[in-house]
Amino acid sequence: MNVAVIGTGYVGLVTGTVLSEIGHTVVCLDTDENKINTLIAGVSPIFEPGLEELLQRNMELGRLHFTTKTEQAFKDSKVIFIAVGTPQGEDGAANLTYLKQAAKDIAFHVVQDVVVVVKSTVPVGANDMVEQIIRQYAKPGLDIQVVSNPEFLREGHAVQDTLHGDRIVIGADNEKAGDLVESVFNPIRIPILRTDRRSAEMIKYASNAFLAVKISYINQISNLCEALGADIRAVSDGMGMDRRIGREFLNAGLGYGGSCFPKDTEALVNLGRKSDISMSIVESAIQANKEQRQLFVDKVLRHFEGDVNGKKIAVLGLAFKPNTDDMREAPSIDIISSLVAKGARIVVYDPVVKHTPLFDQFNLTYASNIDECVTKADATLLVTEWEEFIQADWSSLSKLMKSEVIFDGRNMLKTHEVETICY
Ligand SMILES: NC(=O)c1ccc[n+]([C@@H]2O[C@H](COP(=O)([O-])OP(=O)(O)OC[C@H]3O[C@@H](n4cnc5c(N)ncnc54)[C@H](O)[C@@H]3O)[C@@H](O)[C@H]2O)c1
Ligand SMILES: O=c1ccn([C@@H]2O[C@H](COP(=O)(O)OP(=O)(O)O[C@H]3O[C@H](CO)[C@@H](O)[C@H](O)[C@H]3O)[C@@H](O)[C@H]2O)c(=O)[nH]1
Repeated sequence: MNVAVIGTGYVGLVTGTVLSEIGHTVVCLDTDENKINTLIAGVSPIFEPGLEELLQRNMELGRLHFTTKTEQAFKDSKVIFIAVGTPQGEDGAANLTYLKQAAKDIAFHVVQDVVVVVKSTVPVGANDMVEQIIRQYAKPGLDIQVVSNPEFLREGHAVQDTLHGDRIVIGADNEKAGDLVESVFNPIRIPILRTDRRSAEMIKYASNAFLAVKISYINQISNLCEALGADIRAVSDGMGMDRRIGREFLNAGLGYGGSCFPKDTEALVNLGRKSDISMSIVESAIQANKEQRQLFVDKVLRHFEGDVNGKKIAVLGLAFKPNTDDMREAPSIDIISSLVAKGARIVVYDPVVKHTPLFDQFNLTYASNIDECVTKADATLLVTEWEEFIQADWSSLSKLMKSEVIFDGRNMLKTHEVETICY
């Protein structure tokens, strides 16, 4: 089937590439010329394991195309996916500027019947809005249906999740349109839930907020464990053995970051506020998540009796989680900015993030490997749990440090193997 995808970010690019892999002819559209030129050269603008190989293969097979030209993207398409950003806006509500523009682009340029699939994470009722915009501006007589198909992929596992995720949710108020979208995913063997549009939109926010609550809950339990001398890893394992709870998302640490949980929890709270429905559990999770980063900084400051001025602090990991280059809402940003404000000298190493405006903003020194980063450090902070850090030989590394002091922000190091002060 001929498919178009609007937006070549983490979601649009992975969706378009995987749809071409399962046999569809896909045109991906983006307004960002640099991104499109990079893609036309067969290079993925994002770090996502397995993506570039699939991209190049399907481009060579002539099934995957990239363009900035709207007419070209929509020509002959039977289905158009919208995967533009919905960043946090005022009062925490999702900013729908890009979504509205995508709806107008479709309305102004489509000349055939088409099903529009909203993959972006949007508040309940946004699919109705997309439909209204399209009805208002599209050529009369065209049959254009709008279907909600929220995305559940995780960065760093995006290709795997798209091919082997837990569920595909198709929210359609028009059955035929829902059937067509279901047929697009046909070769992928993932359970499909068919529902109405508003429920599909809510499933996405409710899922992300639930996971965020789970993380904040285990982080508060972790703080209590630390105060009372219990081991959070054993506690998470013990809780996780109960199948009703499950072990996933019980890793205590610096809390959640990234392009989704922070903004989606805020958007859900905003929806509650507008509907006069209390979302106090999610609000508490947001608050606890903010506090978690500060508690970590406080711990570092306490160690130095409040004075980090001139101290060399080695920061291992910048990305908000391993296997991604995404810096959006990364805990590293808050931690670094708090310590720099107190006069600390920060040296950072991340296996993938090599350029970020943070370097200039905070005058950071970038080390090219772990050894260089921790050498002569007054303290070392593990901020992102890259495998490279977990597998490192910490007893050798600690010999390079000025002070053998490690703050394990992810509870990932085997403390008994590290003969240092390990917080
Ligand atoms: N990143 C994730 O892991 C993830 C997972 C599930 C859902 N989501 C949701 O999917 C949506 C997209 O997220 P993302 O991380 O891929 O965003 P992103 O910011 O990485 O990419 C969005 C892309 O859309 C392009 N764009 C914006 N308006 C356009 C237009 N009118 N025409 C063509 N291109 C346009 C931008 O240039 C950009 O390249 C968001 O709603 C997000 O909440 C993201
Ligand atoms: O036990 C855990 C698990 C995760 N995290 C943190 O939670 C955040 C989110 O992690 P993860 O869910 O793996 O990454 P994302 O790529 O942000 O994916 C989430 O957000 C996406 C965007 O909506 C959804 O599609 C996914 O289903 C959802 O998992 C990261 O900062 C992690 O460090 C923890 O602190 N402890």
